[in-house]
Amino acid sequence: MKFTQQLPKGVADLFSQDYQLKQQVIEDLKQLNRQYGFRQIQTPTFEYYDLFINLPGTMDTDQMIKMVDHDGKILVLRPDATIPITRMVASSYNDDHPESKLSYVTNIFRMENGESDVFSRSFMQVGVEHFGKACVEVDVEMIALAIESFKKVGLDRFQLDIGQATYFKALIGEAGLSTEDQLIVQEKIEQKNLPELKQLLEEFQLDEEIKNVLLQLPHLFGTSEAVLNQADELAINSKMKEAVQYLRDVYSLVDQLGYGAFISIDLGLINHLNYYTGVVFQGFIYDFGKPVIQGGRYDDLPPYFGMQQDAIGFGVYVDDLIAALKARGLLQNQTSPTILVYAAEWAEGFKVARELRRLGFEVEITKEVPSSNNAFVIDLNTKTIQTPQSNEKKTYTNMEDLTQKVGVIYGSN
Ligand SMILES: N[C@@H](Cc1c[nH]c[nH+]1)C(=O)O
Repeated sequence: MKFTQQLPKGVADLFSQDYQLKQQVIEDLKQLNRQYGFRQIQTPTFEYYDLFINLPGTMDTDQMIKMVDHDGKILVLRPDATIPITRMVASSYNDDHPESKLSYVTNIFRMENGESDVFSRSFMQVGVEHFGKACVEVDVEMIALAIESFKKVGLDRFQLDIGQATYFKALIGEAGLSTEDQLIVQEKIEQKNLPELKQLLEEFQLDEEIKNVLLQLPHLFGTSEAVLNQADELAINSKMKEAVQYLRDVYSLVDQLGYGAFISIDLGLINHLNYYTGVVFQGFIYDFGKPVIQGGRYDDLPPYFGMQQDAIGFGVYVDDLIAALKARGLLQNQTSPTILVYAAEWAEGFKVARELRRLGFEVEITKEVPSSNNAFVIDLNTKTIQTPQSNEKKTYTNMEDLTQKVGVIYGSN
C-alpha cells in the first residue's frame, strides 16, 4: 500500500532530477550576478511581523504566513526578500562605504489562495539589490542584468516591460484618494481591466482630467517612442513629465547597448509590491502567462530604516522560470552518469570506489551484474570499463591505468 499523507496546499516535494535542474539554473544565475559585482548574503527565514507592516508601501498582510513566538510576538515567514535586505544593509550602513551590491538565493513564503490547484506558497527567488545613488546608468545596468539572466539560461524569446511608478503616483496623488482606494485603482490598471476601472473612477467622482489620463494608462504600452510621446502629452504635472523624460533616457541607453529589441514600455505597469518609486520592470517569456522577473526602484524604503540611500533591484521567480524552460525543452540534466563498480567482493569494490571518489568521481558499488547499457560500469572481475550506450569494453591493467582511462572517458562525456 502506498503512503498517502497529503501535503498542505501550495507546497511540493522536489525529486532529485528536478532538484538537480533547479540547482543548475540557480548556479547559472548566481554566476552571472557575481560577474556583475553582486555579493551574496542571507537574511533569516522568519522575522517580526512589525518589520513588514509599519512600512510605507508594504505588501498585503493577508499574504503573510504568521507564527506566534513564546512571548506572544508575531513572526512572519519571509514574504519578501527586499524589505529584510534593506533592514540588514541599514543595520550595518556606514558613510565610508555608501554603495552596496548584494545578491540572494532564497525561499519566499506567501499565503496565496489560488482557485486552480497550481499555486505556490513557497517559492525560490534569485535576486539582486543595489543600494547607492539613483541614476540612469544604475537603472540601465539592472535592466541589462535582467535581460542577461534570461539569456544565461538559454532563452532568446522574452520581453522586459519597463514602466515608471512615479508617473502613476504623481497622477493619483492629485486625485485625493485614500491609499486603499489608490491601490484598488492601481490593481485595475495593472490588470488592464478597463470596464471595472471605468466604473470605479465614476464611483470615486474623480476630476475629469485625472480620470481621463487614468483611463489611458492601460493603453500606454508598446515598443515604440510613440508611447513615450503620448505619455508626455498626457502628463498633467511636472513630476509626470520628468518621469517620462527619465524613462526616455533609460530606454535610449538600453537601446544603445543593443537590448532595444527586448524592451516594451508600459506606463500601466506599477508592480504588485507597493514600495516601488521609479523605474519598474517585469520580464516575460513568450507563451508563459506570468512574469518571471519583477523589480524596480524603491527609494523610499532605505530612508525608512534611517539610511539615506536610493535602491533598485529585481528578483527572478526561479520555479516559474524552470516551468517555462521545461515547457520549451531548454532544460537538460548536465550531470555525468554515476560510475558503477561491479565487484564480486564488496570490500575490493569499496577500495576502488574510494580511490575514484577521492579523485572527484561519483561512484557506486554493486554486487549485481548491471543490466542497463546506459550505465558506466567498471567490472573488477574482468578488469573492463564499459561506457554508456556502447557495447565496446576497454580493458585496464592496474589502478593507475584505471583512473587514467576513467578520467579520459569521463572528460569526453
Ligand atoms: N522583492 C520583489 C523583487 C524585487 C527585488 N528588488 C526589487 N524588487 C518581488 O518579490 O517581486
